[in-house]
Amino acid sequence: MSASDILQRILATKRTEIAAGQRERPLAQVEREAREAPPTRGFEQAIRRDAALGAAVIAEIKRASPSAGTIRADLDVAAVAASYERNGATCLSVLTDREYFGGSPADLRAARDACRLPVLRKDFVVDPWQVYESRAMGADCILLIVGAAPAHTLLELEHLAKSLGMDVLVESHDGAELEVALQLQTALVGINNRDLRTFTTRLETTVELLPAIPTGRIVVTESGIGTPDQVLGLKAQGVSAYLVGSAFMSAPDPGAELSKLFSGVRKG
Ligand SMILES: O=P(O)(O)OC[C@@H](O)[C@@H](O)c1c[nH]c2ccccc12
Repeated sequence: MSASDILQRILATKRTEIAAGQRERPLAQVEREAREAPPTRGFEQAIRRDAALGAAVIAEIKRASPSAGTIRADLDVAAVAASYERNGATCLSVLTDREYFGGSPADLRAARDACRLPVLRKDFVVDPWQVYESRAMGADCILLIVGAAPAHTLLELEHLAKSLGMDVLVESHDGAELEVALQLQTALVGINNRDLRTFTTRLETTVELLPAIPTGRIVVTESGIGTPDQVLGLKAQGVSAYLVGSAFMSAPDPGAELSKLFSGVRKG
């Protein structure tokens, strides 16, 4: 699949999925389900705590991706979630997009049921219906991608997520997107090192944008992190929160890989 139009293709698919979802479960229904869901687990708070201790790690559960293809075919979501927790993950990120990432809401539920960690719903959230749906499936935090929706929509979705007790991770990839991201209230500011237009991954993306991020916000570096040296390098630049997927999921033992990658920047 060509990278240039991947985000637009995903968003077009999402629109169709949302329309179908709304026919199946009208807004009033997901709204009720969201309000009946078990309480949230404090995603941002957990990140804040572990970042202060050296490094907060958001460990991702992902079967496949448009850039990598199949990453792990034989995935036992519950086992990996529990193993991430035992090996010191701060939070989980679970891909729920089926078409492009092979995930599902069932994956998020299985992961969350298998541990006590707060869980990020990793998907392309562009509509209020999906925010209720996220909480209904148990999400503690949602991802909002600046490139996926206009600023006013992001602000509306953030407000709704917060009103349901969820936290928000806002994702940007360059200076212009970061400016929009900083219009949101959330402290969790993700920098995606992967350019969704070209699939090129440069860890320097995070380092270059760091000076533009005010203190008080927590920078989450996302994508392409795969070696202890890379973690040490980012840490030396002042980064204390990391979102890692492929490096864990493609390892024989994802939890053990987490320990290996982060032992140099964490106590205990
Ligand atoms: O597998 P990696 O390179 O460690 O990357 C994880 C995560 O950053 C990546 O999955 C991601 C970042 N932003 C996204 C938006 C949608 C889907 C996926 C993503």
